[in-house]
Formats: sequence, structure tokens, C-alpha cells
Amino acid sequence: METKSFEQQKVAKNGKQNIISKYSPRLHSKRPDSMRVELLPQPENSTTNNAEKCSDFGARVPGVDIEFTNLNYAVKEGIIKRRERKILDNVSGKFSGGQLTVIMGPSGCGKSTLMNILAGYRVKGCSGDILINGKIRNIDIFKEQSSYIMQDDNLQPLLTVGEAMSIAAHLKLGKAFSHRDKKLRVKELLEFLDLWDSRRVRTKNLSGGQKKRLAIALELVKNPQVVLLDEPTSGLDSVTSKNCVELLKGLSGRGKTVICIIHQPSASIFEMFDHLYVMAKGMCMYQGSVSYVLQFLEEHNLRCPPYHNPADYLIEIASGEHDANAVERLVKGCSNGRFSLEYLENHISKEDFIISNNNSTAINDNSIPSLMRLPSFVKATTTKEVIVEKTKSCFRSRYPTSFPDQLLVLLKRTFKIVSRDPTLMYNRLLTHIFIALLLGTLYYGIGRDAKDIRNNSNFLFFTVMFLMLTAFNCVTTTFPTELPIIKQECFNGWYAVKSYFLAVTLADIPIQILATHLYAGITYFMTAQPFDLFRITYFVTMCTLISLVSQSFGLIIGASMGVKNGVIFGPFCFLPFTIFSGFFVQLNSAPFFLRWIFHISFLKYGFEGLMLSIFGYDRGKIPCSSDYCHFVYPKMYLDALDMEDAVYKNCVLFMIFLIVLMRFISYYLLYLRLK
Ligand SMILES: Nc1ncnc2c1ncn2[C@@H]1O[C@H](COP(=O)(O)OP(=O)(O)OP(=O)(O)O)[C@@H](O)[C@H]1O
Repeated sequence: METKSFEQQKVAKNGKQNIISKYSPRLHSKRPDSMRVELLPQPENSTTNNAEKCSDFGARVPGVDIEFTNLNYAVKEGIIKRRERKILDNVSGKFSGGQLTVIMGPSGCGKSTLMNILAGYRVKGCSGDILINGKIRNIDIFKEQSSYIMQDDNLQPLLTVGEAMSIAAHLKLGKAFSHRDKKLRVKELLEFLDLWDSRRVRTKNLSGGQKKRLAIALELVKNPQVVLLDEPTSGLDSVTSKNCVELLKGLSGRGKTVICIIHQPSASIFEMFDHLYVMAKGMCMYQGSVSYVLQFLEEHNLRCPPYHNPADYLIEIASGEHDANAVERLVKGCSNGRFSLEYLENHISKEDFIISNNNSTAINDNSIPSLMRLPSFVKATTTKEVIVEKTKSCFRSRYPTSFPDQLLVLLKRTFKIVSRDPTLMYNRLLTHIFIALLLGTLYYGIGRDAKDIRNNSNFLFFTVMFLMLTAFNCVTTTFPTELPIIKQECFNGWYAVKSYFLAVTLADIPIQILATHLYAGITYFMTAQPFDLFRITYFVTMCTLISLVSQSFGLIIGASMGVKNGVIFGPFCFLPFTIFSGFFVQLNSAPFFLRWIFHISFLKYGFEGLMLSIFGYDRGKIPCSSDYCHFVYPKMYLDALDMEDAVYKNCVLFMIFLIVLMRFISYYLLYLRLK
């Protein structure tokens, strides 16, 4: 009480508020003067302003409480002898709504694993109970209430800040919100996070801090009750980190449950946390308020040296630097997270959260940093309201927008990205034009002379190979490079995997078709192939089908492996089809037990289709400009290549069948990978 009145006097006297003292009176009084950090100075009358501001947001009520008891997670290691390794060892804890909870600990102690399990991102292989407001967690409902922001900034680099936010709003708010409301919410959020001036900047050009803020803004669009963040301050300087933590603190001040991992906070940031959860060796060595942590350590014969950041000291202890048995003692002291240790006025409380009621920290208006001009939609709702509403809605789709709406928004997004991607768009078109001109020059006019008939079929086979390789390579990298973004967006319930898959594959088709048509048109006329409309149509159609089958093949490789493996194994996968295309070895010359491979080689059908469109369908005698031409009748040439029975229609049907089949397979592989 004394401390509080001292604070009030101080505010009245200096016109500013000291958050350290408010949150950690004991710690603050213990620190030497030089280590005390005056946080968040506010302008005169700021208290009044905050209070006024808060009145807009309605009553402050406790948010979602997350409790976990006896959580275990183990992985199997070793190739021959499979040994089990414990990553989380019987940990417990309670993170209350309206609090900024920070998980700390040395590298590899299991922080991300715990966060992944709490978020529902990792479910397999863990045991223990997770309770949401005292009830066993329903993962679907929890996912609707929460947003998980992963460590890497999973942003689409070619979209601007405004576009990324607008897409998020369309996907996450659905039809329940008007276009105007969505725009307003985006504007409010961007202003709130100081990103409004950068709304036209592409996300790849943002600074590290801006990227973090945008990643948070994208998830705040749906106003989640629980926000989980894996290292939101990694890679940021101390000022930007502090701004980021202030932002999180502001959110928790609105009744949200904010849980984040912060690896090594500075002293000033450390003292802003409401609730601390320190891990070591997969266990909890402290859980409770920041204000009590130093006393707790002292009780276990660990004295933080003066002028030493308590956060650093905690990490040193957790790493076993000061006392080899310290971790075991501390884990025992807080009962591996079963006790939440709080500093309450003049005494210390050891609160066993399992038997406690919902006792989220009362939120003081003054605790909200001055920076926080929270958007009007960030209102605290009672937990009960959320649960009831979500329970009703869990029988409907778990996505805020319907499948066609998701598809439309994602198609627009993918078109934007592809049209701005120099590799996928311009380089692809230029490569097709350049190679077509080169080939046209090399094989100029060969189509009208029987002496060049072999060169003509070489040109057709090269066409098959070129179209296959370019279409294949353009898509093998699409999924692997976007996978982290898609993982986070799908996990946070923006859209279904099928919407993404369809959008990405459909958006690429027009560009691939345009590139193929350019190539086919240029080469057809430069090589002087017969000027018959049906032959031109057959040729261009078959070129397009070859591209689309190869694209589908590339999608399978991209959906099933990373870029590196795709580059190495992709060509290995289609090389056998090249040998069995009928160009190098004809069907009747191959050993009979290998002939079946010809019938499943899409290159055989592609090559046959092109040959038929140029030489098939009773094409007449080809003029010969030399003394002797072996194949003046195109049919004879087709017979020599064992293509006498080939039917163009069958080639088309087989290629279409392959396109559909391969796309289904690649969707399923992507689905499995994301799940
Ligand atoms: N699937 C897995 N297979 C094998 N080991 C794993 C797996 N997942 C986690 N681990 C191991 O568990 C330990 C804890 O990993 P985790 O990512 O949770 O650590 P962390 O505390 O978040 O570390 P950092 O701060 O460096 O990110 C690490 O040693 C890691 O190698």
C-alpha cells in the first residue's frame, strides 16, 4: 500500500509514471540507482488520457487463462538404436488473461516446444493436460480464439504493407464485415502500429522492427483473445524491442492473454513483464511475478550481483554457470511450475494454480504505455462470451470466409505476386522468346524440305525437353519457398489448404500458357512447318499440354521436398521418361519387359503428339532439294519411329488425365506436409 501511495505521489509530482515501481516495487527498490530504469514517461495528464481512452473500450474483464499440468514431450533419436529424449519434463504452469507472460530460458531448453504445444501447433508425442479457463482444451475452439506468430517474419515479400493487411482482413473477417469496416480496421491497426506511412512499401523492404510489427498486425486483424509469439524481439535493437514489448503489454492490458518467448531481455524490458516463466533443461525453474524473482533466487542461495541484469543472471543460472545444482533446487522450489510465485504487497504468496480460482491480475489503466492508442475494435470480451460463441460456430466451417471467397482473394494475391516476380514472369517469357528465336534461326525453314526431316524431328524432341524443363523448374520452388508463410496462415485459420493450392496452381497456368504459345508460335513459323490451321492448333495444344504436365510434375516435387532436394531429385525422376520417349530407342526395339514404361511416359505421348501434328493425318509428299531423300513421305517416317498406330486424341486424353492425377497427388502431398 505504501508503495502505491508513493507511486501516486510520484505521478502527481513528476507527471510521469514509473512502470517498474508499479510492477516490481521490491525489485526496483533493490536495484542500485544506476540500474533503475525510468520507463515509459508519459506526458502531463497522461493518466487522465488513458482513463478516458479506456472508457471507449468497455469494462476490463479477465481473458482466457491457459493452464497446463504435467506436460511431457519426448522425441526418438538415433537411427539404429532408437533412444527417447525428453524435451519437456513434467512441466506445469498457468498463464492468465490480461497478463503479458514471458517464457525465458537458455537456447535448447524447450521454450519453442512448449509454445508449439500450447498453441496446438505440435500435438503428437506430448502428454499432460492443457486447460482453457479450467476446462480441457478443445483445439478447434482454441485455434479460433488464438493467433500464433512464429519466430520468422512469414510475410509475402512482394506485397505492400497495405495489400498484405487488406488480404488478411478479407480472409479473416469474412462477409460479416463490410468493405468499409475492413478498411477502417486496417487503417486503425496500421496507425496503431506506426505502419501507416509505410503502407505502400513492399514488405521485403521493411526494417526488422517494421516486419515484426506487421506480422503482429496481420494476426491482430481478427482480434484474437490469445496471442502467442515466438521470439518477437529477435534481431531487433533494444529500442525497437522495447517498443515491441510495449505493444504486447498494451494488448495484455486489454484483457488478452499474451504469451511470448524472449530469449534475453534487457533490464528495462524485463521489468515490464507481468508474468515470468523461466525454463531450464525442459523444466520450469521459476514461475511468477518479476518482482519476486530476485528474492526467490536469494532464498535458494543465489544472489544476483549488483549492476547485473536479472534476466542475464537467470539465464546464467539456467545454463548451470553459477551452481551446478541450482536448476534442480529452483525446479523443486516452484514445483516444476505448479507454483506461481507472486509478490503481493508486503508478503510473498506461493499460489498453487491448480486449486486457484480465476484470479487474473487486475488491470490498471495506468499500466498501459502511452504509446498504446489501441484500435477501437480491440475490445476485451468475456471469456464466457467467446467460448459460447465459438462452441456454436464449431459446427460450421472453421474459416471465416467461404471456399469461393478464399479462392478469389488468394487468386488475386497470387496474380499480384507472380506479376511482380521477375523470375516467374519476365524471365520466363524472355527465356521462351529467346530460345524460340535461337532455335528458329538454327532450324530455319527445315519444315519444307524432306532432306531435313530428321532435323525436324530433333527440333520437335528438343521442344518437348525445353517445355518440360522450363515448366518444371518454374514451380518446383513455389511451395518450398512459401511453405513457412502458408504453414502459419493455414494454422491461424486464414484459409484452407485446398484454396491456397488451387489459387497457386491456377494463377500460374495463364503465364505458362502465354510463354508456351510464344515459343510455339515463333518456332512453328520460323521452321516453316505446314501452314494448316488444324496442324497449328494441334501443335500449340500439344506444346501446352506438355508444359502443364511438366508443371504438375514440378508441383509434386515442390510439395514433397525442399528446394535443394527438388533440384537434385527432380531431374532424376523424369530422366527415365526421357529415355522411354521413343526418340532414343523405339518401342519395338526395346526389350519386351521394359515396353510398359513407354506407355506411362508422358514424354512419349508429348513427342508422338507433336510428330503427328506435323507429319500425321495424310500429309502429302515433302519436296526434296537434294539428290536423294530417304523419307519424302511423312507416313514412312512415322512408321520408322514405330508411330504408325499413334492417335493424337489418345495422346491428348492421356496428358489431360496426367495433369488431373498429378495435381491431386501434389495437393495431397502438400496437405500432408502442412498437417
Ligand atoms: N522434432 C525434434 N526432434 C529432435 N529434437 C528436437 C525436436 N524438437 C525439438 N528438439 C530438441 O529439443 C530441444 C528444445 O528445442 P526448442 O526449439 O524447444 O528449444 P528453445 O528453447 O526454443 O531454443 P532456442 O531458444 O534456441 O530457439 C532442442 O535441443 C532441440 O534440438
